[in-house]
Amino acid sequence: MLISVVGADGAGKSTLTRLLARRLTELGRPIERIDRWDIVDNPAYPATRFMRPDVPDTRLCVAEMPTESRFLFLMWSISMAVLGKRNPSGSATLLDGYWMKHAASEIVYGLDRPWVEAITAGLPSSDVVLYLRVDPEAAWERKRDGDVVPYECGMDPNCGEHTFLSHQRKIRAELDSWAERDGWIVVDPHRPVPEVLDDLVRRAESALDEHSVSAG
Ligand SMILES: Cc1cn([C@H]2C[C@H](O)[C@@H](COP(=O)(O)OP(=O)(O)O)O2)c(=O)[nH]c1=O
Repeated sequence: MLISVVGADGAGKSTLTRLLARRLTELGRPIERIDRWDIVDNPAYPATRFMRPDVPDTRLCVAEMPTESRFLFLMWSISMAVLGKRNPSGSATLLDGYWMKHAASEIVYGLDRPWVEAITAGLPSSDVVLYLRVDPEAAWERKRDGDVVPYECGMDPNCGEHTFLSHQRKIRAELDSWAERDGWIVVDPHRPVPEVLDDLVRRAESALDEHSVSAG
């Protein structure tokens, strides 16, 4: 059972998936949160033992890759995090950073949409996708004090507001079209964190219930 959380940069994916995994576990519904960097220096992923810290530098290297290679690396690393774990716990998986955000980014960076969509279509399907549909302006306010990187701003080395907003608007338009096509659950992330969290918990619990009914 795979629950994926998606949203443009600054939507709150990392913050909220951490809180959501903790809350679901407290409610007796253990779920394993995964993000793509879990594959680094982690014995649970023997096939990625060639990857070494440091992760921040790896992120910079990834941003420098040619677009096609970067896209493939991101699809590989995220799918590896989901699929490649030795002795998986058997509990549901909560994916922080569904690959479709990167698919959207790389289309904005110029990749051919049918090629991108063909590759993502071959990755595991999510049972439910929770889409934190953030306004670019709100994301900028959250991130402006030092949390913005050129990759999020159309590669503007100065990480300016204008380039962030225009790049993020394009990413959101891509995500919106997939949300509509694939029935993602749209969650408003502009509310106070406890309120957004309650909403996510409710959505995740009902997905878990539905899954256990259909599996049982
Ligand atoms: C969830 C949330 C995060 N933040 C902050 C925490 C981080 O500094 C920043 C981005 O959050 P983060 O969870 O890292 O977002 P994502 O993983 O989607 O890129 O925003 C808020 O200011 N308000 C919020 O409601």
